[in-house]
Amino acid sequence: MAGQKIKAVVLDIEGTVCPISFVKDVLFPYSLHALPSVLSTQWDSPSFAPFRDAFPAEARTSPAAFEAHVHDLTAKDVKIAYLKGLQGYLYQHGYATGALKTPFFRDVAPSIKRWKEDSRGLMVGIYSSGSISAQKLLFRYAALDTAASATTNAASSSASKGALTESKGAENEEENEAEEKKGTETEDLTPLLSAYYDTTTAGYKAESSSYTYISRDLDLAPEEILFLSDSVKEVVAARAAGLRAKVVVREGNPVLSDEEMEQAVENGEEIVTSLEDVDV
Ligand SMILES: CSCCC(=O)C(=O)COP(=O)(O)O
Repeated sequence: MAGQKIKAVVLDIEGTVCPISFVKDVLFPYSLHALPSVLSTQWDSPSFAPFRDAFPAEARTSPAAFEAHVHDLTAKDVKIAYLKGLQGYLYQHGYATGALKTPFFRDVAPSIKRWKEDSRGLMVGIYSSGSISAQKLLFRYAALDTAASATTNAASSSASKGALTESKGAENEEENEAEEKKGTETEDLTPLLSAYYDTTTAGYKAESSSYTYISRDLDLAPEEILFLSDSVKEVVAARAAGLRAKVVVREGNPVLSDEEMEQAVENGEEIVTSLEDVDV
């Protein structure tokens, strides 16, 4: 795609930048686990009220009815704005306490950095069904690549051992502590991102009008935007609005049907398995 004047890359989240299993098996269960205590302590609090009041009246008759409705929507993976808003509210505590960290695919942070460092200074944005506040948390608390950290630590550790004639026990202890800390640290990727869209701002992801909205909001022509998603429906909708769009295939994603495969490669757009292979 080199020389095709891409000025912004817009990324989907689930199954594109992080595994579907992180969303379904970690984030969603976390929200359900956190909910009862929030309902019993914050049902009438001003901070929780906007999230509660966004739910339909019949789900707000009692905390128990509310909880049952949230369980039902979550089990069905309904991507409705009021559930997504609530989830974002519930995730805050999990990320702040270190219970949640986002396991981005290894190519994600280096690719976003490469696009940003490009001489054109590409804009990078997010478009997800998850609420904008949940998107910001997800990118604010990126799990550091522990394997890469371990390699770096091992290399610097053996280099320093070679330079020193004797290694002291206290120094080794410090090194071990630093190594352990690395495993729990997070990296804030939000400074790399300049736009966030969810269904409350752009609309539903399978509708082409949502991508027209994004292109107008970014003040770019549709063909100057590259959208990357694991969802063929979303890619088809983005292309219908005139955006460039590619299907991302990741380990753990459902296998594409023959029909989806055909739609995915329409107009010669290839399927990508790593953002590092995306030529802008
Ligand atoms: C940003 S929070 C986790 C993602 C989420 O809740 C979701 O529904 C994922 O939707 P996407 O459109 O990114 O596939």
